[in-house]
Amino acid sequence: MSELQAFLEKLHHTYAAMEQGEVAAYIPELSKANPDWFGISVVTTDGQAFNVGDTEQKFTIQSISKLFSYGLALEDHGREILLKKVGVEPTGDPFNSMIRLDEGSHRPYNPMINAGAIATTSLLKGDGPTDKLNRLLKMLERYTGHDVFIDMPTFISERATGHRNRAMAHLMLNFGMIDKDIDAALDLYFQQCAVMVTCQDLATMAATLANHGQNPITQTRAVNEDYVRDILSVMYTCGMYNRAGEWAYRVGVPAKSGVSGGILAVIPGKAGIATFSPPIDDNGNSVRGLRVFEALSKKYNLHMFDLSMGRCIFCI
Ligand SMILES: NC(=O)CC[C@H](N)C(=O)O
Repeated sequence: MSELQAFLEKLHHTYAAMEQGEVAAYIPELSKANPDWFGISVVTTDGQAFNVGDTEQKFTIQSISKLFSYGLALEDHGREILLKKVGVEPTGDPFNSMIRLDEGSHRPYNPMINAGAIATTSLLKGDGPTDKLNRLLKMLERYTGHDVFIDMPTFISERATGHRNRAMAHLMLNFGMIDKDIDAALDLYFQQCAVMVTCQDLATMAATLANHGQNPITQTRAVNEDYVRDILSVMYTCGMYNRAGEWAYRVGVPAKSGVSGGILAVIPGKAGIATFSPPIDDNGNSVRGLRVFEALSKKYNLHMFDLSMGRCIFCI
């Protein structure tokens, strides 16, 4: 067994016993998740895969979808035009915060908070709602390397109860920050959040970004290479919401979390890493996931500003 596989198994064994955190319940369908589900996956840019635990369990991608739709919006509009519509400033606020929308600014702060993600999704090109959804799904399939599907119960559950997101869309419409067809934008946003993935998929998707936008297993290009650094920059500063600063300090790699319990991180040029465990903390980040990433970063010197690369298993 490789040293990495053995270390992943040790981490899995250690943190499986943790009992902190709660499974998200504000989207009713998410509350059905088993709090014991726990997986860790690593995919390297040369196509090796390491898995331990529930890495084939399907779950809805939720907020992790935001970074991929941001990539598609960059391809659709280019960096400078998109920047005029959605900023890249971290807020330090919760993912579902409305506070800064009420300042009457002309764009949401960043594409990783819900407001910015809804605005980003509303900008995706396509000939009507079906074409937009198909473009979004095809884009995600280039990252996963296989067909992806929407979990209808989760989509319907969030569409029926997502009043806060709906309120945000109305507030943004009021300030002229998004176009008037907000129901279509919200539907597409709820659909992208309800796409089913596994922990292995998330690691492959992260490895695709680590590999300059090309899937290291299928060799398919998922996103224009020019935009990978934009995606990674906003992940680094905004991907973990009001934990983004502490994450950058302790773990030191671009990452994104979702309320269903997934976290993915990109080690540029080297690997994608993902964890899946549904209990989350008050910031909406998976409790076991945070611990696993801290331990991995420490053991393999993954922090971007750690110059003592000696022990890094991903550095040949
Ligand atoms: N942080 C998340 O994963 C939130 C996504 C969820 N669909 C929402 O909009 O509330």
